[in-house]
Amino acid sequence: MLLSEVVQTPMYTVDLSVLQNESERVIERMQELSVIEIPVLNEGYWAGVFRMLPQCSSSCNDKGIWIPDAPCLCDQTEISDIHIPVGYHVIGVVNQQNQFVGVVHAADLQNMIHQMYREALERSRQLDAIIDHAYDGIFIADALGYVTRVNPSFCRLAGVPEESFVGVHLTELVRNGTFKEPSITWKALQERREVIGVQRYPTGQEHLVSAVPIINETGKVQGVVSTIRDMTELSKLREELSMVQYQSQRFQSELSTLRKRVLTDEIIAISPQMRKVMELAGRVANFDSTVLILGESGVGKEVVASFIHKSSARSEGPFIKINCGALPEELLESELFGYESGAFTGAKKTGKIGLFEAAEGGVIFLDEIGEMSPALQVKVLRVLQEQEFTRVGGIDPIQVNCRIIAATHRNLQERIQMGLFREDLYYRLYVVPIHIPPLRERREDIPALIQYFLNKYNQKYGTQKIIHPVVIQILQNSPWPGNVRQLSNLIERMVVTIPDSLITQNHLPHDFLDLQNQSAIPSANTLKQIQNEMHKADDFTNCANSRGSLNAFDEMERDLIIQSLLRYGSIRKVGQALGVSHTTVIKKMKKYGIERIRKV
Ligand SMILES: Nc1ncnc2c1ncn2[C@@H]1O[C@H](COP(=O)(O)OP(=O)(O)OP(=O)(O)O)[C@@H](O)[C@H]1O
Repeated sequence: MLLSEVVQTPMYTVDLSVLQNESERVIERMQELSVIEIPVLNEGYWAGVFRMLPQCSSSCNDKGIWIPDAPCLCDQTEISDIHIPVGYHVIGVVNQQNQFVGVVHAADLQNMIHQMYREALERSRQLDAIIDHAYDGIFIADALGYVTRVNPSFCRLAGVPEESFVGVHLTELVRNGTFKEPSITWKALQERREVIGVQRYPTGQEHLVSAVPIINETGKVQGVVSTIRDMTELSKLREELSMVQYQSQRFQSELSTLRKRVLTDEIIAISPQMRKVMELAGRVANFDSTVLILGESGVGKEVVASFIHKSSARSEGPFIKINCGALPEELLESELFGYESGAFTGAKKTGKIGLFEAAEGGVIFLDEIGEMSPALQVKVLRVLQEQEFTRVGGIDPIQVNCRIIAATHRNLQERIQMGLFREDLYYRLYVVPIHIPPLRERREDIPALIQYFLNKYNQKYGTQKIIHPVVIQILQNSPWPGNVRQLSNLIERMVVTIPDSLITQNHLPHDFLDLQNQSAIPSANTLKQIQNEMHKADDFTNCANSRGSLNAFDEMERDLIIQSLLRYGSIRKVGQALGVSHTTVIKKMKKYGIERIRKV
């Protein structure tokens, strides 16, 4: 604070000539005002102080003393810089042109300085507390480059005690090896500007330093205050942040993939069980691990396998599906691994690449792996372990980069017990198992599946069928041994066979209702047998790439032939029962691949 801010107009001033000629009158006036010192001016300039003597009385002749060299201060003086002159009550104040502007009383000045001192002390205590408790390191150097203060955080970060810094010159800290060059604080001092940089230590530690020079109002650098933060912690935080960002991006993309798939109605997953399956499938999609999908026939194993492929980094690569249970061993081997020219009679001259090679960069889906022969299992195991195989009739190993997803409706552990499945292959496949529960255990999915298939087949056949809620209720309570595939087939069949727009309870096919009541089926074993046969037929036709052309009528016809064959045992009897010639039965069996099944 400047003196000009506290200067007062005196109650009384006297001109030097008046004092010299009329001192009696001056004394009287001073007595009236009860002041013992007054400023004496000479034509407006400070001339000194006239002081009334203590023993002064009306009888006394020598009543006062003029002190020409009494103290006088410039009004631009900082109050905190003033040394109060002893023995004076009144101190004159002049401006920079030396003209008198007023007075300050010594006692007021003293109080003011005390007050300022107390405030400064309090501020200094607060500042000490801030500096000492700051999380960041603080390092202060004076204008000459000597360290004046460091806080405990700085000593902790540097691993060096306070004594090693305070009083030491910044250049010395570099010379004695405490800092590695350059000293950021020294740079800020020399360049008179804020410098942010990394201060390195011989220990390998690195601190991020922000050094700010303190420049006063006259433009003079008074020192440098540097704040220090440990880079190792920063790097850790940065790593954590990028990890969190990465995870959040991954979750976002997983979520959007899942949403896309589920919301585009390609996969219905309403039940908690099916949602769990899809979540797991989405998660494993990002890793190249082997996946084994387990579940009854028709639950959606292929759907999930294809979802994993589409959601993975291999989505641009091929998705090759092969049903291992639908082909005889030799055929399956040459399909999977390919063959060299002349490998066997009937082989192409040029040889043929196998599905493993065709799946390069993508995914191979080995459906019904439980049906694969032990000899082929060895070859698949080699692919899993060494990512290589040899073609049939070949000797050179071929490297392959494809992800394997396998599926089965079998209990593989039981098959291991029976000696039909290799335990080592089982454990190689069982890296990430995904169990898809049968439809009867996740009935919440049924209404949505019905709607999905209804839309799908309405679109396919250009119809606008709707289903009565009672039918939905009946279907929701059905056992669905054939799972989602059976439901899909039933909806397709009803869409194409029922002439009315509204599908009611009365439209439900008899065989479906029979299956419901289990009355049409002589025993549970026979039912299973029929289903197995139907399933095999599916596999065969699928393999022969004809499944796509099967419509609901075809399915019905095929089922009828299979059931009749099981019931009557011979083609002739089937022909008689169905009222067609036995050659028609043979033709139909050929069409649906039933002939092959009987041979298997
Ligand atoms: N959650 C689902 N949402 C929509 N359609 C589904 C769903 N699950 C299965 N499907 C449909 O049901 C049919 C059978 O599914 P999929 O072929 O994937 O079963 P699977 O378990 O692989 O059968 P299999 O063991 O006989 O090979 C397919 O038409 C498929 O599109």
